[in-house]
Amino acid sequence: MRIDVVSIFPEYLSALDLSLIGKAREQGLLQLTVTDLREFTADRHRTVDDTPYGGGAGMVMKPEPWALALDAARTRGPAGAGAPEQRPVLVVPSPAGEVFTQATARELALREHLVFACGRYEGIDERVVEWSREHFEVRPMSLGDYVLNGGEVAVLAMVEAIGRLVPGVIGNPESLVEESHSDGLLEYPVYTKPALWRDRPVPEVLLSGHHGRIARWRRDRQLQRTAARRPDLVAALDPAGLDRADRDV
Ligand SMILES: Nc1cc(-c2ccc3ccn(Cc4ccc(CN5CCCC5)cc4)c3c2)n[nH]1
Repeated sequence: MRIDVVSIFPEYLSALDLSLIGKAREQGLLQLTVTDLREFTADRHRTVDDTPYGGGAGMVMKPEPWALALDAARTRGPAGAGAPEQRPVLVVPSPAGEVFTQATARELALREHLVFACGRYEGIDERVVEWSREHFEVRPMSLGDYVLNGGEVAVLAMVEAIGRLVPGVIGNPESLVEESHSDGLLEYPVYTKPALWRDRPVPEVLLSGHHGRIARWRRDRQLQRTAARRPDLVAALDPAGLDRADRDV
């Protein structure tokens, strides 16, 4: 998978050089580039913003540098010789986007080429989104219902959530199976040594070695946690995915 990120703060994305994503890049599982939008300006001051038409506070990002930067990212794409060129996905972080979920991460982890446009100021001139539809599948994307100062933090989160689903990136794919949201529920609590810590024991069942009971206990904890913290997820559950014992929790 190829990932291209465009930002006026490329150093913000240096966290992607570290840990699992960094190793995946070294192993060639992910080709990730970060480009400074200012490389695509033509004036002496490398101007990327201007005042908003219609008035209002703040500044808006000019369209031309973005069009040049996105075209460069697109044509840098993974089109190998004769490879069927899927249209790249252009993810545009925005408070007004669809909400990014684990399902979105799973969907985007299957794509060949992702381009992320990190806006700043009050956002990017809307005509860039419209212009981009000719060559990209454009996806305005929100991390959640709160306002950040720009797209970089959202891109760090999305690249991590997507990257870890790319085969080979996570050493043990087993750990992807039972994690939160993989089955529509929150995850169960985890424990490790010591068995007694500051007068607090580990739940007895986890020391029993009885795998059936342990699985049941974990599933019960998932259902209780989800009901307590995320009633919205319970409402969205597919009843067919619940067994009789689930209904007794
Ligand atoms: N999930 C999530 C994503 C973001 C996010 C993503 C990209 C950018 C680029 C700039 N900003 C700051 C920012 C500040 C104020 C407004 C609201 N203004 C009101 C009138 C016009 C706009 C919008 C945008 C971002 C924020 N925030 N939260």
